[in-house]
Amino acid sequence: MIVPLLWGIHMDPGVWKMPEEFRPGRFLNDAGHFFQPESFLPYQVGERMCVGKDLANIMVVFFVATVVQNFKIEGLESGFVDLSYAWSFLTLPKPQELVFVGRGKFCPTTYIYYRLQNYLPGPWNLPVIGYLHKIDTKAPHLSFLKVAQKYGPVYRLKLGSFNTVFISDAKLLKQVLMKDATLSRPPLHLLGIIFGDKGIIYSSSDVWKDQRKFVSNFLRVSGATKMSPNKEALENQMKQSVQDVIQYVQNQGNSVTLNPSEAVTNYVSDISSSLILGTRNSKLEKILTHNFFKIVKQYQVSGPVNFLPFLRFLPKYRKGVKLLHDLVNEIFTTLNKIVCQNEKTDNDKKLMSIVDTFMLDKSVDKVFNTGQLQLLSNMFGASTETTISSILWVLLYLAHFKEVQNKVRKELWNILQDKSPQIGDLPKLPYTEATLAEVARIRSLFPLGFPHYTTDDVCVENVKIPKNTVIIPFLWAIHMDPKVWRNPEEFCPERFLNDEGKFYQPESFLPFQAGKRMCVGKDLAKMVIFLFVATVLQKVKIECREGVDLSYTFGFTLQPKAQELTFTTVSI
Ligand code: HEM
Repeated sequence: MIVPLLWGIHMDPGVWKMPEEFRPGRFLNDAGHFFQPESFLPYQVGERMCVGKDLANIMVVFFVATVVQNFKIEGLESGFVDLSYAWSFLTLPKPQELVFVGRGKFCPTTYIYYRLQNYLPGPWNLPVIGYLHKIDTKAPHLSFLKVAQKYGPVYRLKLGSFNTVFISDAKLLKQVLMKDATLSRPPLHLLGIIFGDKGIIYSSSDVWKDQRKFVSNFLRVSGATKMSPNKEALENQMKQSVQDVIQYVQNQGNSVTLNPSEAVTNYVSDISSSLILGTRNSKLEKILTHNFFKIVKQYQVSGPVNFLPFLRFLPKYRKGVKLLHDLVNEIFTTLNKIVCQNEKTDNDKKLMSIVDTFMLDKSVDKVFNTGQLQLLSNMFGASTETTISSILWVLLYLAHFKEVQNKVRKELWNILQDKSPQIGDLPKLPYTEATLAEVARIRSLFPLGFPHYTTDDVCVENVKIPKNTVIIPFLWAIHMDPKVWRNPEEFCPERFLNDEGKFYQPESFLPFQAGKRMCVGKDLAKMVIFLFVATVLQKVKIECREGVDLSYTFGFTLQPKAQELTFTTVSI
């Protein structure tokens, strides 16, 4: 038997200088051209030499050249690559993970390559902190947008100890969020403190299913969804709350200049309070709203604790985290007081609240359990902060874009004349609806969406997201994608109108996210915002003497800057 001992030939120190060293230069001649020494025989020699050598060469060179052209290849965090081998019939490399770092601008072929391989592209992460050091805390969505421009619409990133996947492809996001394995919330420290794991927002599995079913049913019965059979009681409540605001403005004279924040807060918390807690205009309700605003403010400061929970032990963060705990406790105390008051006024109300529903359950003996308190707190918090900021954004954009404001008012006057707007009027007012949608697009209230968490591997359209990954629905990138929205930075309500001038909603418009955990209050939010904006615009002109500041503060949501607007009464 003749054994062609290729190892001996390729490692012969008489032929190869320092044969153990990796030196591509030994295959170059003096002119720098590739040259093949006689002792290089990977395909052996003679009549039975490998018949596929040319094909093998082409395949290897093509693959390696394409990958190296587009990526920097590195070992994992420690930078270690195992070059030892397993010996069988062939010398095989040990299976191991490598990091492929894309180069330069986003390259579609690179992205397709990754997708075909089921790998998710993403930048290099540091040990412990991951990518956190590269994030602008004042505008994190813009830092993440830069990563998306380089790595494409689905990329992975490490935030502290969390594996995270950012999705800015609307179609893919919808499919991912429809999967049962993405229904959970990630174990982020601050979210846990604020929402608790027994309330609708942050719970998972059966606790969430029960609460979601209860809330969806409650909202439908109380008239807060599109499909609700009877919206009268709720609509009357909303009209009364908005009339209070109009009355307040009119009492100041023909024209008043003020920061609208307080009036809008009163309007929204009045509705939320009636619907959720069964109270109106109470001192306790104001304490509640105030505490939620404090939570939002504190969340901005303590944000990194979410991803690096050990930071809560450092003096810089300890106080802030304690304050969050205190605020949540104070909210629970206030809720308990509201519940006790509720009993006394129970007979006077027409609108059934969540508290009323709980009270009907005779097993509730004035003291609500943790799940019920967290549900009330979740519902009140979710419905106030979001809707208040949305209305304020609409007022600011209308004050800045006066032609849009005039067009909305003209539509209201043409269609409704001086009849007060009703919730059911919205479909007759396409330009008004388009304007509200355009504000929600250009100022995504949740630029980084609300996170989900995988409880199993998820595979959608060749994208594989492993178990225990945080999913970030990157709504800002979706709403600002120039491939979907022409000149996305421009404020243009017309993009929500079709050729016939009817309101139309593009697939990439997801202010309430998507899938099975999509915002449960979306219909209510639309009603509350529409009724306020339509009622105010029908009667009042909005201006800003100093010039409107459309910049924002990034916190739990994207908030407008506090500023004064002038409201002047107008009539048809
Ligand atoms: C313009 C106003 C609003 C916006 C932009 C908004 C947006 C969102 C978003 C993006 C989510 C996350 C969905 C997900 O995790 O997939 C969400 C969840 C939620 N929203 Fe809203 N929301 C608004 C108003 C409201 C209102 C008025 C209510 C109350 C009736 C409400 C109650 C909730 C609740 C309870 C959840 C958690 C749902 C769950 O986890 O199953 N939201 N909202």
